[in-house]
Amino acid sequence: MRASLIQIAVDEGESIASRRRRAASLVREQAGADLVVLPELWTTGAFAYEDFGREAEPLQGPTYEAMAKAAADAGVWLHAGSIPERAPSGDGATGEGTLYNTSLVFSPSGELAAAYRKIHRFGFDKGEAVLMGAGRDLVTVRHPRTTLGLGTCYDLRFPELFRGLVDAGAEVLVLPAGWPERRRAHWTLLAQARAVENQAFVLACGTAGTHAGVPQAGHSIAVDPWGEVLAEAGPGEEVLTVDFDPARVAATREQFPALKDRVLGLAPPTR
Ligand SMILES: NC(=O)CCC(=O)C(=O)O
Repeated sequence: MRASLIQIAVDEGESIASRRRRAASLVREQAGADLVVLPELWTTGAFAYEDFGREAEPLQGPTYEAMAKAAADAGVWLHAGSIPERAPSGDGATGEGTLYNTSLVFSPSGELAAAYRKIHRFGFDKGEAVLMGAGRDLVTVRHPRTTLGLGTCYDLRFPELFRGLVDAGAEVLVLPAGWPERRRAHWTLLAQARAVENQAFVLACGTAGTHAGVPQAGHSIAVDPWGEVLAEAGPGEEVLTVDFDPARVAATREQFPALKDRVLGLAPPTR
């Protein structure tokens, strides 16, 4: 299985329309890949909080349209990263105009295969954490070669989410991100940890460039179920291509069956 991680640069000097055209063109260049992945919030930038409201799109907005067409043109499964989604009222959102950080996955015919609303919002008491609503649902995607489990950026710090995805059958954990350079060491460490503890592949696609004054880490990474780094990008814009065999997940879990030794429902300490 071949995956292409498009580590696009998100810089303030480029308009969203231009970046959307470039992203579509980069997706088209990946014809032949089994899976193409874009990063988190690559239209606005994950830290451009003041742009979220202005640039938010309905689910089937301009980014959806451009990515559905690019997936169909290239004939690839496309994880199109995430968009700032403006949710319609009455769909479970807390109020009119609630935003979500929503990932979109398209099949090679350009149909929407899955949408995932980021569960853990970043920023503590500001930024995404106050501007966007929290997703509630774990999402897996049945790909012809494997099962994908979806997370987004800050989700990487919450192992229980990925364990839930593994329990639902995920073998390849796909994580678009807008991770900052300042915490790059955490990015690499956590990507490897999620792979080792879940005996799963991790494909983590970040952004390059600088937006809202936050230099991005780049260094998109593909990790195998043993925790070995299969491929890692540099800091700038690049397409990271990696070949791997999803059957290694079952083989690793059989040869070193640690997941079978889980003990659930532990009693809390009594004092
Ligand atoms: N966009 C994000 O979720 C940023 C996460 C981050 O910077 C961190 O976890 O550190």
